[in-house]
Amino acid sequence: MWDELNHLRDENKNRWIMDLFERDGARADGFSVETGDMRFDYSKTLIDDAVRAALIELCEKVDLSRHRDAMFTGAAINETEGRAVLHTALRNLDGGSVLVDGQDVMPGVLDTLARMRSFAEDVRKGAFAGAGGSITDVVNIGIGGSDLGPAMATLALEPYHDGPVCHFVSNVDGAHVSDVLRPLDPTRTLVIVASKSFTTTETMTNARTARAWMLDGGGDPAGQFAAVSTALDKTEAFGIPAERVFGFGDWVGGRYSVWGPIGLPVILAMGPQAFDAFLRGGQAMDLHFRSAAWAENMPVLLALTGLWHHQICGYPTRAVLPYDQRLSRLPAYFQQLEMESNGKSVAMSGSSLTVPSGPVVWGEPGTNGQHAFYQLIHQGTGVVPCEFMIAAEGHEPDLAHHHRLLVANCLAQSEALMRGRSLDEARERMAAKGLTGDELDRQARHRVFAGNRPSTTLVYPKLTPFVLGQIIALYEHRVFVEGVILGINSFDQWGVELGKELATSLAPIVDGEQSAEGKDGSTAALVGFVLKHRG
Ligand SMILES: O=P(O)(O)OC[C@H]1O[C@H](O)[C@H](O)[C@@H](O)[C@@H]1O
Repeated sequence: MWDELNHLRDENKNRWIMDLFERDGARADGFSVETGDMRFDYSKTLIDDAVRAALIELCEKVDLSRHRDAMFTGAAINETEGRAVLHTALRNLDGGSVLVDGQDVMPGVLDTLARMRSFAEDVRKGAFAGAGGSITDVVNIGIGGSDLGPAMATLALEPYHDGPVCHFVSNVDGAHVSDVLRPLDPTRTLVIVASKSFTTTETMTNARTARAWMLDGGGDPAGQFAAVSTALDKTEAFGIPAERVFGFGDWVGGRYSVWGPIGLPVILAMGPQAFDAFLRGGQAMDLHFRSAAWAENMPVLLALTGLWHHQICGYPTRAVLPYDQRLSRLPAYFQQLEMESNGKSVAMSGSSLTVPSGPVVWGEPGTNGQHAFYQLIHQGTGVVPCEFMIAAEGHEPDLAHHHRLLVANCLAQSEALMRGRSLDEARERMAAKGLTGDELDRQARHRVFAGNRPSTTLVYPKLTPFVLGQIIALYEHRVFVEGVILGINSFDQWGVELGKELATSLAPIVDGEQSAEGKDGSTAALVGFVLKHRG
């Protein structure tokens, strides 16, 4: 299946991206795609017509449309857990019924959304209050998919906040819960315990700590706690009244769950209207993904570009570089989305993968990264495909000059990566500074940029709730397409289990209640050091 692409890679080994632009004056448009109000440009890569055709052929070979339709229509495509994958139903605001095992899930989805809206309105206008008055702060306690989505989205949409301030506690490190709770008023804080399973150790430990804090401080945990979970028996056992429990189906994966009640902090912070716009952005991307031909399909082209760079060209990582300070948690969100979904060695069939699994995803917002790790991106020996993102305008009209600089920097980086600087150009510069002979040569060599380094750019008008919805759904579908082509189940996460089990068995040893006998020498010695040195 990969032979043709490997052949094209080898054949084009000495090609220059810049030459592709010289040969084809329409390349920028020919290798960009627009949907709604976003443009995805993948022209600054070595993908040409032949490579694109071979990549699209992959979609046909794996029968991508059948897989896509199976997901949207509620088939149990998460085969290792025997579940449907229907986060898209959470944003299916006017798309009709969606059946799981013959049952339409949409009435339940819309009912929960209506309850979220009305709870959010009550909190926002003070009709729902704590022991000491209206709610000023919300603390979301959750981890992984029950944290990253709402934490990323509330930060991203800060200009739309007109509700209580949202805080996030995820780490079991007591420093986290302690630092977040300390400045808050326990009588005017709403705590959301967000856990799909309602068994996650970190979340339950933090939830109990927050409950004790609230009780100590004169708050009312029975009245000021809400829960988001699929395990309604467990939320009840924790003492959270049913009217403040927001459930969702097991057909929503944790890392795909921000669209439903896990998004409660988002709707509390910015209100139902803005949250609706976020959902509609996701839905717009769904419609595009379901209807556009592969060659014009944004998630598909993003996925194929990723496969080309990682599985074919062998670049081990992928940098996500939003030139948008409010998207500073987006790389972390994409790390879970992509690495937990496609970081697998075994195909759905149980056989070993014959190509690499998904890449390492990492990143930071620009321009900050430029002053830190871009050195390696430009001059390191390895190639890091970069995914730039930038808005046409910011949210600060009186600081428009900042935004113009931001745009210039973003575009400059992708241009620099592609263009590079030759030894001759570097030598000219050094000669202009008066250097000669060996010293000119030596100094020039340090100033060479290899160039021909690939990047893509996603550009959107402004980071609105609708646009954020589009971006998140774009990446979700990209991960899905990559997973289908790799033959992976993108919706399970067995790789997190072993560590959890061992942590459970180590807890009594670290408590000093059990001996470390039977543990390997390193682990036993590390426990010994901890026991000896703690107060
Ligand atoms: O929402 P929860 O059930 O508490 O799970 C929280 C997280 O922990 C798990 O270990 C998984 O790796 C994540 O996919 C999940 O989002």
